[in-house]
Amino acid sequence: MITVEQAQALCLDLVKTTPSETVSLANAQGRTLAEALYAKRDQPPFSASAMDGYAIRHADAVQHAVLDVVAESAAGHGWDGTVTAGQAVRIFTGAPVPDGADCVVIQENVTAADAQITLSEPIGTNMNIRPQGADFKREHPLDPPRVLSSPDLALLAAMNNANVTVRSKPKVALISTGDELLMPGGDPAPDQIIASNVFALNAMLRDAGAEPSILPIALDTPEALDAVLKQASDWGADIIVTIGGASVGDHDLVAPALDRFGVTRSFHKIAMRPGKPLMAGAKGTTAFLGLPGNPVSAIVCGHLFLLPMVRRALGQTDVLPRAVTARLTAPMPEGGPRAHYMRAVFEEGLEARTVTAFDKQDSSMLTVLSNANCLLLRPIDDPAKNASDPVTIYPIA
Ligand SMILES: Nc1nc2c(c(=O)[nH]1)N[C@H]1C(S)=C(S)[C@@H](COP(=O)(O)OP(=O)(O)OC[C@H]3O[C@@H](n4cnc5c(N)ncnc54)[C@H](O)[C@@H]3O)O[C@H]1N2
Ligand code: MOO
Repeated sequence: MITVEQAQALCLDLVKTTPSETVSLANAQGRTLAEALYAKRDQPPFSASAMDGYAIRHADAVQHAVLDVVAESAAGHGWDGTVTAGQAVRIFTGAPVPDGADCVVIQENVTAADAQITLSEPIGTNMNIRPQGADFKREHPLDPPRVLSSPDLALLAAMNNANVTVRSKPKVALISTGDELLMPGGDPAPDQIIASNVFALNAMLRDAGAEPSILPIALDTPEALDAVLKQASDWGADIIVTIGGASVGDHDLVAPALDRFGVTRSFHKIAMRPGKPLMAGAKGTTAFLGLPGNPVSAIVCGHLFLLPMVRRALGQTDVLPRAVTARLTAPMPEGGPRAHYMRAVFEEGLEARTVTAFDKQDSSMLTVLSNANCLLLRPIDDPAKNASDPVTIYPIA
């Protein structure tokens, strides 16, 4: 069986970068930049006052000096004269600092009367001026493949860009398979199971910037599987994900269905728990990922393989789950022949980040996964560990 790392590399190879599209800034949050954008002007575009007060010449900034107030500069209403010796201009935060002035005294530090001010307090060293271009200069770039954060959107707006060119959202079809399944809210027979996995995967995909679609459940017949695979393909899916039917049982029909559909298999089965029966392949530009049916297996494989595929489709470079180190709170026995991604809770302590694995690690148990905030990796044949030994964890939201 291949390793998780080998399988991740093979999965990424199956994915094509999506085309770009232009969206307005108001709709660009979390999208991945496809083309660089540049500042169309300096910010601030002029030397601006950082405070409400009086713009003066620094040479006049002497305590007890008396200066004539000759004009006013407000935000959006600058004054185009020049401040000369002995003069002051009433100025407000964000307003252009007039020529000749190189210092703003804050109004709390002056006494104003009869169009004159007296500098009543000692003059500090702060000029209270934001120089032109102090934040960014014209042509300042924002480069792809950046995932646009909310501050990025404000920055792009300040750079005077109304639209951005981003990667179109990869379309991901989610297909649950199995005669036992029905959708939540239905009226299950005693031997039925509610299809749950797609709801986690759907949410994870949306957060990652994909456009998921939950397709109808496919019954355990070749015809039903063929029909829903065709439906996914007709929808234009970039990635088709099946859930369940991946193992070796008589009703595990996904691998033959993918073969019939013309999918070239990249791998089937990996040295991992949970997730051993994972499979992947491609047909033309469409990638296929066959997830195991056990809910925890499907969701863990979603984090380790499906989300990286989505990020790759979006043109991102840093696509694998973020690994960090934590210290065990309790000893652990030696690991086994498959890499084990244990459900665990990490805490950020003052001294160190610590992690505690749950006792129950059954891949059917959603309550455990729901209480976990990370996966704790035990690599293949990992030696036994003591409390406080460092381990690799993958935070999951
Ligand atoms: N003889 C062997 N049996 C099994 C092996 C093996 O190597 N040899 N592997 C085991 C492992 S590991 C896993 S994981 C499971 C997964 O197999 P499948 O992908 O074929 O999954 P199913 O049999 O279809 O379902 C397993 C389990 O999960 C439930 N399920 C399926 N889909 C959903 C869904 N969308 N939402 C919620 N629950 C779902 C299903 O009802 C089953 O209970 O195989 C082991 N067996
Ligand atoms: O590998 Mo399976 O995913 O443990 O239950």
